Amino acid sequence: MKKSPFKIQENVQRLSEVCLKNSKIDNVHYSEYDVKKGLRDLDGRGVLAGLTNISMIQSQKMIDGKLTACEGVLQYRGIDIKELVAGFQKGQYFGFEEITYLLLFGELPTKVQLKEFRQLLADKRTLPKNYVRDVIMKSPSKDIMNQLSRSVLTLASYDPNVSDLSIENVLNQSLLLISVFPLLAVYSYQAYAHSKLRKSLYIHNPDPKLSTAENILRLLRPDKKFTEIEAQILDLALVLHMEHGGGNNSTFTNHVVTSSGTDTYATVAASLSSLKGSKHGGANIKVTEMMRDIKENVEDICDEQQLSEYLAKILRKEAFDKKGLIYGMGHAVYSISDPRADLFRTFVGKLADDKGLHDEFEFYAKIERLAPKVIASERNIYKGVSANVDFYSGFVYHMLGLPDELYTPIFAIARIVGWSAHRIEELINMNKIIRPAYESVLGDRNYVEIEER
Ligand SMILES: CC(=O)SCCNC(=O)CCNC(=O)[C@H](O)C(C)(C)COP(=O)(O)OP(=O)(O)OC[C@H]1O[C@@H](n2cnc3c(N)ncnc32)[C@H](O)[C@@H]1OP(=O)(O)O
Ligand SMILES: O=C([O-])CC(=O)C(=O)O
Repeated sequence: MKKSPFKIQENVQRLSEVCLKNSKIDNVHYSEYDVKKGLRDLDGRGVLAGLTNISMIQSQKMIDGKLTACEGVLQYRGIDIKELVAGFQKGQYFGFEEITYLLLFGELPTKVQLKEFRQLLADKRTLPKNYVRDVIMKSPSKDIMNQLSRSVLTLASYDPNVSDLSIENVLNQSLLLISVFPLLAVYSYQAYAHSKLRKSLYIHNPDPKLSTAENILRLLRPDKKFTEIEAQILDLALVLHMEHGGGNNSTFTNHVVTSSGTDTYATVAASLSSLKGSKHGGANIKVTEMMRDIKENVEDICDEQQLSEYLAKILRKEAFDKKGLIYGMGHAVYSISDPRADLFRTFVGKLADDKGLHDEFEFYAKIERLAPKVIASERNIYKGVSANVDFYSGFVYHMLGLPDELYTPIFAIARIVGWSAHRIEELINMNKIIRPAYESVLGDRNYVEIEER
């Protein structure tokens, strides 16, 4: 029988030990050369790598001449995210399209501009002929993030201007990708559910009159039906995930890759690959899995002592995925609070009550309260830990009946807007390849001829 190339052979196992031995760098060198691990200062602040007009994240304030931790603030194009959300909720319309306009063009649209822009996105929400049959239906997989990358890279081969880096062309490509991401993600899920879960296959067309959030639900549901409140909550989730500065891992990837002069499709595929990581956008599905695991393994989930002990086991790599992380907790910038988690929490509570899932909400709230204390007792925390945007997002998607496989792709459907705005900002302003330094700490070695090794 033919051997699977994915099986780890014994010699690969042995060679991996050689990798481990020869690739290890003594920790002392990092302080000796003042290397900013993770491009972070010793106090955890990111190394300044660029300037942006797109968003602002604040987690510290100057009080009496001293930088002091404060409640997290997030502004899109200078406007507080809380005000933006209150604005479209008061106006009773969907926010994703309006905020896409704001993030890409730097100003809020008038009613006429918004109407035209919605139409532009609807016109672009279409895939090349036979694309679903020839690309999406081929080798379906549970990993919809990889399927998204593949679909984006294949779209490049249909674009006659793939490598044109003019702002007009890059904007056009970005708008196309923003429009079709819901189709690529949901159709990829449908293909997977049909071929691997033996479900019926539904490939509904989007409705040009509907918003992005409404279309996602329409494409997903066999009967294309959804309620107003379901679409509003999904829309809010999209808005909260759209943008988070130039330094988050997937957007920084976007800057790095853009700076090499590559095309929009390759850049977006790179950002998708970053986002799926479980310390970044992939955390939302990990939170759901972790919560299930806690319920299965803690005898009495109302007992806070038992919960804290289990959380400590997770941190000690003795439980759950043995990675030592409590997902949905902590952030590279925020300390006291992530404003997106705060916004989410208020709506999640109401939705949970409506869906009869109040106990589940209480369970989340309890973990949210206990985890920071357990993390602080097991790790060196200098700036505080709180729930991040992804702590509640999986629970929300679960209440909306979205399949687990689409949790991180929903993040991508939103974040492609931020990536696009940053790619355009990089192209307009930088024109310099990103190329930091790595100091070699090995020293010289003599070449030894093969007979003498
Ligand atoms: C959309 C987003 O990307 S939001 C983030 C989503 N990711 C998660 O929810 C995964 C869980 N959280 C984490 O892994 C981290 O909090 C990160 C990756 C988000 C940020 O990590 P850092 O920037 O290193 O955070 P910070 O500097 O505050 O961490 C201090 C220490 O606490 C640890 N820590 C922070 N959060 C957690 C956590 N949730 N679980 C376990 N340990 C944690 C860090 O690993 C670090 O330990 P070390 O000193 O041994 O290196
Ligand atoms: O800013 C970060 O490092 C991660 C984050 O919250 C995001 O990308 O939304």
